Amino acid sequence: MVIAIGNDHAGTAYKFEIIKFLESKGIKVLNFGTDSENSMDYPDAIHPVANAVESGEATFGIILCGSGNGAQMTANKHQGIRAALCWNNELVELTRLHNNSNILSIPARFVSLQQALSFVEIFLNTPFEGGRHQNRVAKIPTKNC
Ligand SMILES: O=C(CO)[C@H](O)[C@H](O)[C@H](O)COP(=O)(O)O
Repeated sequence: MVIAIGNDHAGTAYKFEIIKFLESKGIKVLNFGTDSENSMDYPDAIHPVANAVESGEATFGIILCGSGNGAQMTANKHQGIRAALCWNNELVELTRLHNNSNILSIPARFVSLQQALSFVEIFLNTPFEGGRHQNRVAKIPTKNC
């Protein structure tokens, strides 16, 4: 498994902890985010994550900004991306089970580090349920409108 990670300045501290957590499990991480807490524009860090997931270079993506919204909006501009903004464990589990999300967006200024790590663990360990949800996910891309 390869994880692409991206963040703006609001997500830098959590990003480092998430990388440590993933690497401790032998997971390869591609870091596209800023390593600084100096202000930067989140799209510059998030588009590369979406590209890596779309191309198959990464299995999943994890993105962080203050609210998680800007990061999620950016990632979801990519046709092959289903990015989910989650703020509790149940939402993380549901978005894998029902939406087959391939990017998790974490609102770094609104959740604790422990919550963020828990979200990552659940996201990576929950399979897509398929069935009725497969039909719905297949209708998401705009070419199907
Ligand atoms: O863009 C965002 C909102 O979706 C992110 O939360 C940013 O991290 C936030 O806007 C950054 O705010 P700042 O005041 O520039 O630190």
